[in-house]
Amino acid sequence: GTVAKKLDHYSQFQPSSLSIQQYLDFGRNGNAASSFEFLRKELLVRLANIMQEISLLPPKLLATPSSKMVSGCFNDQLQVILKRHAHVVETMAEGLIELRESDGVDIAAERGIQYFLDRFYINRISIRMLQNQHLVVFGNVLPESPRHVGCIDPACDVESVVLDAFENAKFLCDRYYLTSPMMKLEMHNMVEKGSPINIVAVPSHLYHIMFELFKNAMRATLEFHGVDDDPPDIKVYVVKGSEDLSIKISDRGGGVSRTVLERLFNYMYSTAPPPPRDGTQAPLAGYGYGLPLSRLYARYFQGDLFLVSMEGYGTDACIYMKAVPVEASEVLPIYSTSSRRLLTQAAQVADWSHPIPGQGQNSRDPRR
Ligand SMILES: N#Cc1c[nH]c2ncccc12
Repeated sequence: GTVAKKLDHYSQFQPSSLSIQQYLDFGRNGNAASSFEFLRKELLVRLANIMQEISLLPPKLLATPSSKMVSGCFNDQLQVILKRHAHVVETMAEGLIELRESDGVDIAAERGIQYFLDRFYINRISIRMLQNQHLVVFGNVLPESPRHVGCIDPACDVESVVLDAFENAKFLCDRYYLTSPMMKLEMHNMVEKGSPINIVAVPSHLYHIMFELFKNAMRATLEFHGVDDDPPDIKVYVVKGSEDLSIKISDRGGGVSRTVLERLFNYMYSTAPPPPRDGTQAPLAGYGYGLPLSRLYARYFQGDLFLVSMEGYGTDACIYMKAVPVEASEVLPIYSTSSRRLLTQAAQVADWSHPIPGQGQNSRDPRR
């Protein structure tokens, strides 16, 4: 139908990646008409690029009721461009739970789903960024502060965002555990020595990341250390370099093994049923997508998020962001032959040895 034709047409264009500096300049000097002119085409291009990939998902996932709802939403979204879909993340999570409970997925399908969802959600972050910028700069949505240009703070004070996220995570932690670890914060501005650390950033994105990491660090610390005597501090280092703004959150929460760590970022493993709203659910418990989505917020403007864990001791969570705004350009999925190939590839033949099930890692099997 017409939607299929629109999809084919708009998915032939590559999404235009804007730097945070371009968002800033346009927010200061642009006008509503040219913004909407750009928006109406770019939203369709970004939607069409990711929608084409939906059809390449494993048929079992596409057959789940929730996934049908999401692709149905997208058809509406193509026709009513600025219509919001506030529940796409949860609805997609439902689809994965339905799939996991129905037939389960093989490794190739799971890799394809992980690849697709990282692209799907960063695409959604970018569409909401475009929509919010237009609505705040040219519409009637108020900015968080008079200094902000849309949802961008040209001089985001990193320490205040870190403190804000810590205080809110501490509030939840105190309410559930009746105690919480202290934070030891060090700020190192290696570019403007001795000055506060400011960068051009979207404060709500940085806050989302820090809040998630603090909740996990506090929960690990109290679950491992107990709540009776003082829990070990959470140490936070913020360093502004000439290229990167780096933040490290170090806890003594007992850490996790590499296999567990990998699952924390896996949508299939980390999709938990929505928590009961009866207050019994530990408020710090990850509701599933906290870490994978936080990593996408970090990656969206060319940053990243890593967890380095030492099982039995503790975990370092490291966030990197671009300190130079012209280098902080959007990372956007492009529908292409390579994305199609990766989504449709069958299980690969092993090109590395793997342990024989039920055998010790080092025992040599005489039959081989
Ligand atoms: N994010 C995060 C974490 C920060 N500390 C952690 N300890 C165990 C598992 C996850 C984490």
